[in-house]
Formats: sequence, C-alpha cells, structure tokens
Amino acid sequence: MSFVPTATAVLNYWVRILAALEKKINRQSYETWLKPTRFSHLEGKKLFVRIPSADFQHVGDRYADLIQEAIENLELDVEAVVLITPEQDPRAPKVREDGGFAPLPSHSQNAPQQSRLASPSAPAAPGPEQSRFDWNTASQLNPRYQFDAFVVGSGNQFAMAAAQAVAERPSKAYNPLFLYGGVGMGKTHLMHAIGHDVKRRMPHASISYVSGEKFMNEMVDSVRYQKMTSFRDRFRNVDVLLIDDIQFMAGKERTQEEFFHTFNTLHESMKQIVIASDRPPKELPDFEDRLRSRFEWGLIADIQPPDLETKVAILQKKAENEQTQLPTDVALFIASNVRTNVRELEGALVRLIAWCSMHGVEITLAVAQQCLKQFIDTQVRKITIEAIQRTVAEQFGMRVSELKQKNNSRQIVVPRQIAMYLAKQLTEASLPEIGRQFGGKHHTTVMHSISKIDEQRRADKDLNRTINKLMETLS
Ligand SMILES: Nc1ncnc2c1ncn2[C@@H]1O[C@H](COP(=O)(O)OP(=O)(O)OP(=O)(O)O)[C@@H](O)[C@H]1O
Repeated sequence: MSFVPTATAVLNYWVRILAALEKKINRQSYETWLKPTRFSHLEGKKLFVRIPSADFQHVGDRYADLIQEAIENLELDVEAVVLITPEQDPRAPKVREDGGFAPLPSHSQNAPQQSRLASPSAPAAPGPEQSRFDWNTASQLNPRYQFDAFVVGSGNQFAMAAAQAVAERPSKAYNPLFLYGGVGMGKTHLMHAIGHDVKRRMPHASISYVSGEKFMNEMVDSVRYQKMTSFRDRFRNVDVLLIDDIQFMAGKERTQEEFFHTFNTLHESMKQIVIASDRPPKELPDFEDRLRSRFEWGLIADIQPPDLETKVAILQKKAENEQTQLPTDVALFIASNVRTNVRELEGALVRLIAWCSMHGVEITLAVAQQCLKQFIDTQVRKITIEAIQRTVAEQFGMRVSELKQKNNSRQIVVPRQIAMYLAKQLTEASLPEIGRQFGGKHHTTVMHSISKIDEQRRADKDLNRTINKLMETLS
C-alpha cells in the first residue's frame, strides 16, 4: 500500500525544509530570501513554492544543494522544487499592499478567504518564466568547479578555451565537445564549470550532468520498471547534456544504443552535448563506430598533465581559497614531489593545512617535509627498470625479451627507446646501467634514445599521451 501524504503533511514539506535551511545559512540571508517564500502546492513529486517576486528566482540555484540535502535528510518524496511568482500561481493568496504575503491558513486563523491553497482544482502547468531546478541535474554540479577556479597552463588551455566557448554559445560553438585526459586532470571540473556558466547566462536552461555509469544504471532501472518514457524525457529534453566518463559504456551495447538515440535527438534539436573520457574517441574500445564517429563531429580537446609552474599555481589558488598563506618553497616542494594528478596535489595540500592547524604551527618547508613524508614516499616509491620494461612491453603488445634483443625493426626500436627514456626519468639508474639492462647497449646509444624521445614527445601529441599514460601506470 502506498503512503499518500495529507494536505497538512505536504504543506509542512516546505516548512520543514525551511527549518532545516534556517540552521545552515546566515540569519540575514534567511530572513531576506527564504522566510518570505511559501508552499504553493504539490504536483506529483514536484513541490511548487511561491516567491514574492521574480527577484527571488535565484534562490533556486543559490540554495539548491541545501534544499536537496534537507529533502534527503527529511526523506520527503519530492523530486523537484519549482519556484513560482504570485502571478504564476493559480493558488496564490492576495498579496498585501506592503508586498508581503498574506499569512497562510495553517499559520493563522485569519487566513484570507480567497486563499485557494486547499483548492482541489489542478494548478496550471508551470510557464516558461518560472525558475525551476531539479537537483538530479543542477545541484549535482559542484559549486567549487567554476571557470575562475580553474588554473590555466599549457596542458589545459585549449580545453579551457573550448569549454568557455561552449558555455558562451551552447550548441553553436562546438557540438559535441569531447574532453579527454588522464585521471584527475580536471575534466569533471571543466564540465561543471560549463554547467554553471550556462546557468548563469541562461537561468532557465535545463542542464543534466550524468556519468556514463549512472546513465546505464538509470536505463537498466527504467527498463526493469517500464519507465523508459520518463528516462528518455529526462535526457532528451535538456538544453545541455554533460556526460562524464563515457568510457564506462565500453562493451555495453544496449546503453550505447540508447545513448546513440539520445545523442541524435539532442544534436538534431541543437542542444549542447559535452562528453568527457579518459581517452580519445578513436581509442575507445568496444564502442560502436557510429557513436565514435559522432564524438568526432564537434571538437576534441585533450588535457595534458600540468607542468611544474601550473602545479604551483594550482596549489596557490587552492590555498587562497582556504584563506591560507602558502610559501612558494612549500608549493614548489609539493608540486615537484607529486607527479601529475591534480587530485593528489590537492590531497597533499589539504593534509598539510589540516596538520598545521591541528598542531597550531605555521606552514613552512620543514613542516611540509615532515607532514607529507609518508604521502610523498608513496608517490616516489621505487620504480624499477624491470617494471618499466614490463609496462612498456604490455602497452605495445610485445615480450620483455624483445626489448632487450638486437633487433632494429621500428616496432621494437620505438618501444625500446621509450622504455629507456622512462628508465632515465623515473629511476636513479645511470646511462651505462640502463644500457646493461637493455641487452648490453652502449651508453651513447641510451643517450641518443633518450634525447630522441624527449624531442619527439614535444612534437607528437599521441606519443606524449602514451608516455604520460605509462608514467601514470608506473607511479
Ligand atoms: N587546472 C586546474 N585548476 C584547478 N583545479 C584543478 C585543475 N585541474 C584539476 N583540478 C582539480 O583537481 C581535482 C580533480 O579534477 P577532476 O575531478 O575534474 O578530474 P577528472 O579529469 O575528471 O578526473 P577523473 O578522470 O578521475 O574523473 C578537482 O578537485 C579539480 O578541481
């Protein structure tokens, strides 16, 4: 038997949400923006809330996360909150001359007769002017992931510019925008920033952010519970679809099929699609060609690992956000010891700040070395030449012994040079030592191999990416 809430219980939904919000935000904001709002009605699982005027419409975005959290904590059966002005509300009581609302029936015995709050008649469907937010989408955007919090360096400036162009002119600049890069390089950050920016420019735009995995899970559920129509409505009626970790759909035929149709519908109706992946479309394994080729219709932008200067700038920006002074030598120490992953870079900083605040000491190089010792030790754990040879051989589908043979065919020479280059970068081994481990090569041959790869890496993006990937696997 399903539980049908009474009118009073429903009326209390918004009162209870407000009570929860009141504890979380400062008094003045609450008094100004939230207190004057009123429950209007419930339509299915949509809670309609009346705001005194259109000036209040930003409340939906500003407090979306807190409202969602309150709904979850209170276990209310509500899927969306729709903010409406009195003109849009068929049930609105008369607005008093002073601009405030007449009291609600549950709050006062003197409720105006003309209040239609208890009216059983169906309310009008929300008009296009209403501020509407759905936390399945908007609030899933991390408020910290904004463009101005993203530090630009040579490895990500192209992706950043592409993301900004898409946010400024959705569906007109590049459609789809396909972002790819290694773990923790900022793909999700850029996607969310697009979402925030579009929302700021076009408050009524509906934006959906979903991971490939969630898309699949929701689809499976919808098939099981025969709710495919609402599943399709949800993804095919948005203005911007942000889909993260698309590589998850590899080998999932039914999910790819559904996503193919979602993609087509959105693209045909000039809606923006942004896709993030850990590799470029042509390298996505077990993906249908028709999807892969669509991913290439717009713009493909890669994000390369940050260089040292960018890592330092990221650390300084994060410290600034935490209102913490980070001396340059400490930033440099962290940046040069945490290899590529920005998430780990942040992790090190958070740990350092927490440690210093706990011990009541200032952040200095000596303190950082002490506090991050363990963190950094695991980062620079010993990488052996054998491990490099194994990883490189696996990457190129060959045997380790082939890397050591006196075979100068191109298929063998290039992987061998890459392996030697990595041995120089990631281990302490000398050139003669590296030579010995590659079947007795002379140290000048090793040196030549290293400088060759060093040079080619700058010019050849694919080679650069392969090397970054190998470094990530090894560290
Ligand atoms: N250039 C940058 N400037 C500021 N912060 C960054 C930058 N790049 C990454 N970050 C931060 O690093 C963390 C990891 O980024 P994000 O989650 O976007 O990476 P990702 O590429 O989506 O990783 P994954 O492949 O694991 O999903 C986030 O906190 C993000 O804000």
